[in-house]
Amino acid sequence: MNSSTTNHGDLDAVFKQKRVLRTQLRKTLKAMDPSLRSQQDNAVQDIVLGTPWFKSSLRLCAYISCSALREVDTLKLLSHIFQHSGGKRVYVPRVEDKNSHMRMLHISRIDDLIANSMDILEPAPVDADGNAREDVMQANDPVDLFLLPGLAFDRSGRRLGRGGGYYDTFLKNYQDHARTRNWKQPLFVALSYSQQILDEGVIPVTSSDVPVDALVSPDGVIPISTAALSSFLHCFRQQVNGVLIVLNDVKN
Ligand SMILES: Nc1nc2c(c(=O)[nH]1)N(C=O)[C@@H](CNc1ccc(C(=O)N[C@@H](CCC(=O)O)C(=O)O)cc1)CN2
Ligand SMILES: Nc1ncnc2c1ncn2[C@@H]1O[C@H](COP(=O)(O)OP(=O)(O)OP(=O)(O)O)[C@@H](O)[C@H]1O
Repeated sequence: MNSSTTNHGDLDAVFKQKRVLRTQLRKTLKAMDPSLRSQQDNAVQDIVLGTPWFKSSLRLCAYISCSALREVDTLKLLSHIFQHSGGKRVYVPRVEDKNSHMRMLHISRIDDLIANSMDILEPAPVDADGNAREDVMQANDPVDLFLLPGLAFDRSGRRLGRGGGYYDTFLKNYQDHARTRNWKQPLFVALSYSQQILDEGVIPVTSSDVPVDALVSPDGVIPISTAALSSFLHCFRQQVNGVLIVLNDVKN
């Protein structure tokens, strides 16, 4: 899916295009009407709550939305998990250093979070009792769902992040980790305002960019990979027994 960029000149050009696009998206997000934004926040989170992959997920990694960055809110989702879904384990990002190194640590309540130097809420490495929080890379069981932030996305699964490379590095490591343990690969789902879904071909990518399996916007779910579609098909099958549904344009 990613066009493979080999020489330095090409790479520099792609990073420059990404910077230009980021500036454009930041402007678009700043210009959004706050009440429309909050409607979209609620719509996206309600849709996520109803998806088969969210309902069935046992362990998930989610970002903690930052309103200054105009990210789709995740706090309603997280509160929902902590109040109603006792069974789910949640891991959230903690930036460790500037070398694109981030860990995902277990939290069990919103109060486990404190603001970092970038004003993003994140967990301290140890909990209130002084015990080290579980790092998802040390967990005995697989994460089934990642809820991802980003500045822009497209329908073929391209994702433009904030330029730190934190998520691409982490997601690639987690895929390798799951492969080594013969675990099912997790589903990568990005949360997006309508304005952040761009036409195909506009988002430049390198071979390090990890594609997403699905997008959730206020208009609904956009499944991209067969993995993202199959859980929906499973639900369909239970409802429309015997009717064959042929879906085109689904990418692996
Ligand atoms: N909520 C959230 N948490 C996250 C991320 C994220 O994108 N969102 N990250 C994902 O990597 C990591 C942190 N990386 C970050 C990278 C840049 C900025 C940031 O403030 N960017 C400013 C511009 C800074 C600049 O001048 O270059 C911006 O985008 O407006 C924040 C977090 C881990 N935690
Ligand atoms: N001109 C360049 N040449 C080589 N590497 C670069 C260049 N510009 C940025 N990088 C590196 O590429 C990485 C960022 O890549 P990318 O633009 O794909 O991040 P992103 O996908 O927006 O961020 P994230 O994955 O955290 O959401 C960073 O580690 C950065 O240091």
